[in-house]
Amino acid sequence: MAIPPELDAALQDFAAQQTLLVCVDFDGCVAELVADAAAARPVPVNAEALERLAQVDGVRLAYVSGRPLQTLQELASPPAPALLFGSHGAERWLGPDSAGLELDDEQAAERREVLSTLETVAAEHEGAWVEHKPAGGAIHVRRMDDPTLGEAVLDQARSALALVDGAHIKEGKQVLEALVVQSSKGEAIEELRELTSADAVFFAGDDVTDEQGFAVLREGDVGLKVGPGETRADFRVPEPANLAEVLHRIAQLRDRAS
Ligand SMILES: O=P(O)(O)OC[C@H]1O[C@H](O[C@H]2O[C@H](CO)[C@@H](O)[C@H](O)[C@H]2O)[C@H](O)[C@@H](O)[C@@H]1O
Repeated sequence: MAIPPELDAALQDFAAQQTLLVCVDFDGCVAELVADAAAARPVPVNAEALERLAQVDGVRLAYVSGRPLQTLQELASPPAPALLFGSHGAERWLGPDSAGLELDDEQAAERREVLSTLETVAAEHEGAWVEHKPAGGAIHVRRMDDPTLGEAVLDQARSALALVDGAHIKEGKQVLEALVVQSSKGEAIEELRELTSADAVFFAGDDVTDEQGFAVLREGDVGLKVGPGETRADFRVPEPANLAEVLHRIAQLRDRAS
């Protein structure tokens, strides 16, 4: 894929800023979507591009993902200097002193109710399964044979979760999540922007919850939607492997400037 001229111009302006924050989503963006969620891994060209970018002066790298933090660390193998937000912003690793997520008693009870609600729905449908997360849970239907029935299962889960106090719903691709901590990728990106004193932010994502990340981008930032679907991002690439080309271009522009 040749980088379109409009995107390249935006990348040139972006790379000319002093301190850059490059944020990426994991599933469907750095990694291809797969039926077995535990088997997701970065597309090799993306892993290579992220490692390169992590070494560039003045560039801070961050994952902003819906995955639990520990799962993100295991599956994504982020470059060592990367900052990490997991669970859609509810969990963070911003250095060795980062506090882990702690639920209060009320949230812990709400999480148990979220999980039992989702398990009850999943148990009725072959192929549906529940991912347990530190801040809640997600019901997955990608392994179901009939995608239409899968969407109906997500509707059923949505209705059931509406009765659970404290459940914050996150929509996704063949998944529905409920977290008992209020958080968003937009809030995570804003926290990262401040922490890193970034002059400009790049964010790439593919999913519904990534739109909250695109929503906080400002003039001079670059938002990149990976794959099809409506988006607020100004730019798009067709598939995860194309992200590497954009990341390499940022690294190349910085190399030239130094
Ligand atoms: O914010 P992300 O890093 O993109 O995480 C969003 C959710 O991704 C995972 O589910 C999605 O990817 C799975 C593996 O490819 C796929 O099987 C599933 O259908 C997708 O919805 C993950 O399991 C969730 O926990 C994340 O919140």
